[in-house]
Amino acid sequence: MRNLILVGPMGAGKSTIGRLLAKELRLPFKDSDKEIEQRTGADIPWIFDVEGEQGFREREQAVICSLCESDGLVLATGGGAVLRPQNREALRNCGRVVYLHASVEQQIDRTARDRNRPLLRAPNPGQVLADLLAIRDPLYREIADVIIETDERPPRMVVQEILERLEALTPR
Ligand SMILES: Nc1ncnc2c1ncn2[C@@H]1O[C@H](COP(=O)(O)OP(=O)(O)O)[C@@H](O)[C@H]1O
Ligand SMILES: O=C(O)C1=C[C@@H](OP(=O)(O)O)[C@@H](O)[C@H](O)C1
Ligand SMILES: [Mg+2]
Repeated sequence: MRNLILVGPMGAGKSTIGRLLAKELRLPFKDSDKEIEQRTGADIPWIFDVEGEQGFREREQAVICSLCESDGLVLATGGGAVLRPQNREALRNCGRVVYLHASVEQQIDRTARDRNRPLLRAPNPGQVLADLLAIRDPLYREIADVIIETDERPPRMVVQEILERLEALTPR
């Protein structure tokens, strides 16, 4: 398959694991959030503040559709990239999709120190993460070729499991 795509919630480790996986496979790595920031010339909190979540989702769709035209990439997406059906179709059709799963507790731990996720600026970020996961988990599953548990597993171990599970897949 053409590309390797990581989906899953905030704090699942998509950006971290994607970079390691690309290194291991000697493939170029792209992070859709970084790509959005580069193309906009502004960071994600600025985009949410000035253009709202809808403005961010428009930019995200444009970036996903354009990155899906590439071949041979490891692509880390943002946690909400699966919300739009057009994105799900583009991601599904452009490579193998890996759903990095994390419990809400681990997501809280891994995102607590980082102020770059505007959706978690709420008074109770744990509740936000739980509500988002309830909506998005079926969408991640809908397009996933493999689902990988990341709770209590160091990044290197997650990378190894992805490689093994992808190896075991039959071509589609
Ligand atoms: N498997 C893991 N175990 C422990 N910490 C992790 C793991 N994966 C990611 N992290 C840490 O969690 C934080 C969020 O990871 P990140 O890759 O930005 O997640 P995402 O892109 O899915 O939101 C980072 O500080 C990262 O170092
Ligand atoms: O879940 C979301 O809607 C978002 C996740 C973020 O990416 P990560 O999943 O890499 O944190 C980023 O795209 C933006 O803050 C919105
Ligand atoms: Mg990320």
